[in-house]
Order: sequence, then C-alpha cells, then structure tokens
Amino acid sequence: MSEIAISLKNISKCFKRYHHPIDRLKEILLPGKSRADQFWALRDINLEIPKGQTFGIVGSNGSGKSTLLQIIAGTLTPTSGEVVVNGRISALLELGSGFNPEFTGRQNVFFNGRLLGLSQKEIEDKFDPITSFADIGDFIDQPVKTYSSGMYVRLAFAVAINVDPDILIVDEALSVGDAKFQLKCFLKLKKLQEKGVTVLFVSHDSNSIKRYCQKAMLLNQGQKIIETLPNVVINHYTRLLFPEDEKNTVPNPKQELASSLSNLSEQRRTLEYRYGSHRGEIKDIRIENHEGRETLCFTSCERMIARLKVLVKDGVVNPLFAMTLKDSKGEDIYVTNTYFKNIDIPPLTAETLVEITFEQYLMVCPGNYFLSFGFVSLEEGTVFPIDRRYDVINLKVIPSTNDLSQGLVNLNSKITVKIEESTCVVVNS
Ligand SMILES: Nc1ncnc2c1ncn2[C@@H]1O[C@H](COP(=O)(O)OP(=O)(O)OP(=O)(O)O)[C@@H](O)[C@H]1O
Repeated sequence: MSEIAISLKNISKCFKRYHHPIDRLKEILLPGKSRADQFWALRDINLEIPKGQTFGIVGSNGSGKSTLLQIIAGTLTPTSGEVVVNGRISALLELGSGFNPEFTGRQNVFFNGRLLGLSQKEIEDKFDPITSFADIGDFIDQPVKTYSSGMYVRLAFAVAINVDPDILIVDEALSVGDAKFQLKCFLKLKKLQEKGVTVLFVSHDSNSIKRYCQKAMLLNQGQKIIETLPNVVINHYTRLLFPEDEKNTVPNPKQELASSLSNLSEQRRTLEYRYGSHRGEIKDIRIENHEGRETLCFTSCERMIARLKVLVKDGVVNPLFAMTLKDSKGEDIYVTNTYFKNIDIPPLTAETLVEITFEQYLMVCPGNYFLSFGFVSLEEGTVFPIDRRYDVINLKVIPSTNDLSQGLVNLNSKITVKIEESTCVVVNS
C-alpha cells in the first residue's frame, strides 16, 4: 500500500473565458473559431501528501485553491497532469456544491452517502450520528434550498466526517458556522487526525492553518510559491497581502541581518522572515532579563525587555511599532503595538534614530517562542510595512524550580490546600 495519500504531477488547469455569454453559443453554432480567452487557473502544480498528514492550502482570492481541491476531489478534470488519490475522499467544498437543493436534508444524506460508496445499510447506521452532529432539528425533512448557510454547512460537515473518509477535504466552509459549531468541528477534526485520516484544509485564517496543519502550501496566481512548515508559509502569505511597492525585501536579508545582529545565534539568523519598503530599518534588537543582562533564556513569568533601535531613512507621517510573541508552531500568543496601546508617535523625519522598548512579563509556560517586530506606517487605515522582522528572536522559556505547571499561558496560580481537621495549611506561591 502506498504511503502517499495524494500525488499531483504537473497539474495545470485552463478555463475558457468569454467576453459575452453569447460568444459561448456562437462558438458552438459556428465551430472552428475560438471566441474565448484562455485563463490558466493552475500551472504545473506538483504535490505529494503522505497519509495521515493535515495539509493546509493558503492563497488570496482567485489564487486557485478551490480549483485544486475540486481536481483532487475528482469533480473537475485538469487540463494536463496526473492526479493519484489513495483512499476514499470526502469533500466539503464550497457552499452550494454537493447537495441537491430540491431534496430534503434526509434525502441528501442518503444521496451523498451512496455517491461516496456506502451501502444503504451503512448510511442508515450513520444517519443518527449525522443528524445529531448537524443539530438542525426538523429541518432535516425540509428541502435544502430552504436552509440558511449555517444549517447547510452543519449538515454538509456532519455527512463529510461521518462517512469514514480516508481523506477529508475542507474548503473554508467552517467559517460559516457559529463559534460553538466551529469548536465542535475542530474537536472532531482532531479525532480524525488521531485516527490517521489525511486532511486537506483551505482557510484564510492563518492561526487555524498553524494550529492544525503539519505542512502547508501557498498558491498565488495558480502557481505554487512555497510548500513547507505552516508558520513559514503564513509569513510569505502575509507579505503577499501588502501593496506591490511595499513588498521589496531588504536587498540581502541574510547579510543585513548578520551584520546588524552578529551576536545572535545561527538558528535565529536562519529563521527570520524579513520584508518591507526599506524606508526605515530595525537595526538592532536586544533582549534583556530583569537585571538588564542580554539573554534568550527566561524563567516562566520572568520580566523580559526588548530594546529596538530603528533608523528612519525616509519621513514617516504615522509610524507604528509592533511586537508579536508566537509559540513553537507559529501561533500568535500575544500581539501588541503602539497603536493598540494608544501611544501617539509624532511624524518621523529622515535620518532619525528611534529607540523603542517593549517591557513585559513572560506569562507563558515553558517552551520555545518566537518574537517578531515590525515598523509600519498607517496611512488612511492601510498598513504599509517598512521593516517587518518575523520570528527574528527565538526565546526559550524554562520552568521555575517550584512550578512544573503546563499549558500555554502561565497564570502563576497560587494553590491553597486547607485540611479542616488538622487545620494544616499548605501554600504554594
Ligand atoms: N469555471 C470557471 N471558468 C472560468 N474561470 C474560472 C472558473 N472557475 C474558476 N475560475 C477562475 O480561476 C481562478 C481561480 O479560482 P478559484 O476559485 O480556484 O480560486 P480560490 O483561490 O479558491 O479563490 P477564493 O479564495 O476566492 O475562493 C479565479 O480567477 C476564477 O475566476
């Protein structure tokens, strides 16, 4: 048995685009002359997803994500290339696909189950778990066209996860449900992951991609830009979302970094993702403990100070300085900036040096963390990155000697145990 769940080799998809609807008819009636433009929604996509992996796909609107998922799910044929899928696929594609709007929810459950290769008996056995997960009450016997989008996605998700898929494809659909339903879905998703189901997951929510996926891919204009760890992919994706002229990376980031932070470890140097317009530069970052000593290792709840030296090269009218703490998977733990903190910074003129200090307590449990810093300008509600240095600092947080508590945040709890009879009081501070 192959250990690969999904294999794509040189997948391309070309759509025909007609300027006027009538052109399509003309082409049929008067064959020989094409009246359409060719539009390549996907170009030369190669991908191998091992069994049991949860794989994320990100990209801006129109980048080709849904087209790719439809090709994997078998509902769309590629123009060229080869798709190999090992196992039963259950796909929760865009709203509107999958169910027949004229059929009732019940009829659609049976119809979909049969399409997925289940016997009548198997669907009957799964019907109760499906309806209880969907929790749409009597609507199960109403035509699907009368459903709200939330009800639709509840039933679609309930079917998709209850048909014992080997591969589950989820296309952004979860964003439609309410918070309670989303949580229920993610808990179920975790269970499926534990059972070894391969999950393909499209989302615009960066934290979900980082939280649930082991690997991810960024699509842009139909091409694969990068395929690696989710955090790195999201860093690239975030950069793509900004205006063209603000994307210029610092000319030679590694060299720049090495010169400005020559005292930092090799690990820190290779992890950084840096971009911005270069109208200014975060020249120096110094991380200190409560004694003012430079360090990257802190005890849980210890005071940590980050000192930045920023060189302004071109005037910036509305500057903003930011810091983010991420966990080892790249999920945001804490995001702060001068705007959130209501700090008004006057316009900065060229050739000024600015010193910024972020002072805080590391109220997190032991583990590896990353710090990112940013210098941006805010112009009419739009953020223009000047120098963003993602994951530039790798911090280690170790437990304090009398506290082995676990989790994400450290609430620094004080536990009191009072035993009535002996009136013995044990205090842990
Ligand atoms: N049937 C079609 N005919 C012509 N063009 C199409 C067709 N389907 C998709 N496209 C185009 O292909 C491109 C990729 O579309 P796709 O829906 O795959 O993008 P996406 O990344 O899923 O976008 P979104 O995040 O908005 O859902 C878009 O420019 C879209 O207009």
